[in-house]
Amino acid sequence: MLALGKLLELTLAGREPAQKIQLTVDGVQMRWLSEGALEVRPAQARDNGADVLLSSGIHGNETAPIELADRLLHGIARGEIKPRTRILFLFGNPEAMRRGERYLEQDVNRLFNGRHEQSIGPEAMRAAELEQLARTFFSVPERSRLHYDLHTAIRGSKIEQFALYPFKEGRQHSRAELARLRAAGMEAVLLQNKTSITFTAFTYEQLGAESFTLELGKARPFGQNQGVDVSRLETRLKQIIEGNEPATEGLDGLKLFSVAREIIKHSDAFTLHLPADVENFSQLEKGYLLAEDIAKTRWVIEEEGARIIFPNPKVKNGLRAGILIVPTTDVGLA
Ligand SMILES: O=C(O)CCC(=O)N[C@@H](CCC(=O)O)C(=O)O
Ligand SMILES: [Zn+2]
Repeated sequence: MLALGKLLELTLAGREPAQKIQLTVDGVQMRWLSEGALEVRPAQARDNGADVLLSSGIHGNETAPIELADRLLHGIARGEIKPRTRILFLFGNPEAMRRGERYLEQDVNRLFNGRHEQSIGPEAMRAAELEQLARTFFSVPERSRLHYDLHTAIRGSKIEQFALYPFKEGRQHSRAELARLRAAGMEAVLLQNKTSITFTAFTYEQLGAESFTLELGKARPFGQNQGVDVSRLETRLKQIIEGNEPATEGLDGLKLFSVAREIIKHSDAFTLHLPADVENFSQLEKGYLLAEDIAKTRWVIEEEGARIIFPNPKVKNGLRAGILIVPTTDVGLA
């Protein structure tokens, strides 16, 4: 296998490859751009005009997505996967990956869309670099742009695999992309209704990509991801990359949710009234006191059919400590 196919090994060892560009037997160019960043470019005659950004390791302890990206890269480097798309592989937070931690000082996924400029430290610098790498990759006109940012969650979930679809004023969510996600094994999609500071929010809002955060199961250390079944996603990704994706029709039971409220932690007095092992998508009854914070702030459930995802009272003050979601319909999709 070509040495650049071992991007994960290089990244975990903190090594820079001696040779930055390599060609597979089929003339696919692999180019190392920076730590944890590698571009794959098919021979011009085979290029189908699609650009695909696959990021993982934005949170260093979410290893199933990193292993998935590693398998795809190995397949390309061995000539077993024959890409027709340009692909940018990004490992988001290499130092956190080496330490097996979500982040070092700051959550990288809260530093996009300008936030890194108001901050210092390794993660702010990395977010700026990731934005630049994505901006350059998605700068070629008249090509389709797709970004999947692959994650696993801190806790178990009543709905195992789901996607979060960013929001931009005046832009409609795409039914075709949702059908593609359904075919890739996603059971639910959360349609966001305001702008955000995540990586996919950046590529969606500023670079015109179709962008999704994909949650694939529960976060576990490297080598312990047998319980995370990414087979349908992996098959679909290979098909997207090889340009032989079967036509997808309909949403086929895909559950759609919208954001009712983001629970923001304002102070150290923030208390979340949920058991530590509560699962994502747990239902909350109307009238339930979900959280309390400084100045007698109370978060009481008012919505019919409300569910909670990503509850986390340990986030830094000012950040999202959970999302209250409600079921929605496909009305409004493009
Ligand atoms: O399990 C959790 O609480 C967090 C899992 C995770 O990392 N999710 C992403 C979602 C990003 C988005 O909102 O698009 C995150 O919190 O960064
Ligand atoms: Zn994550």
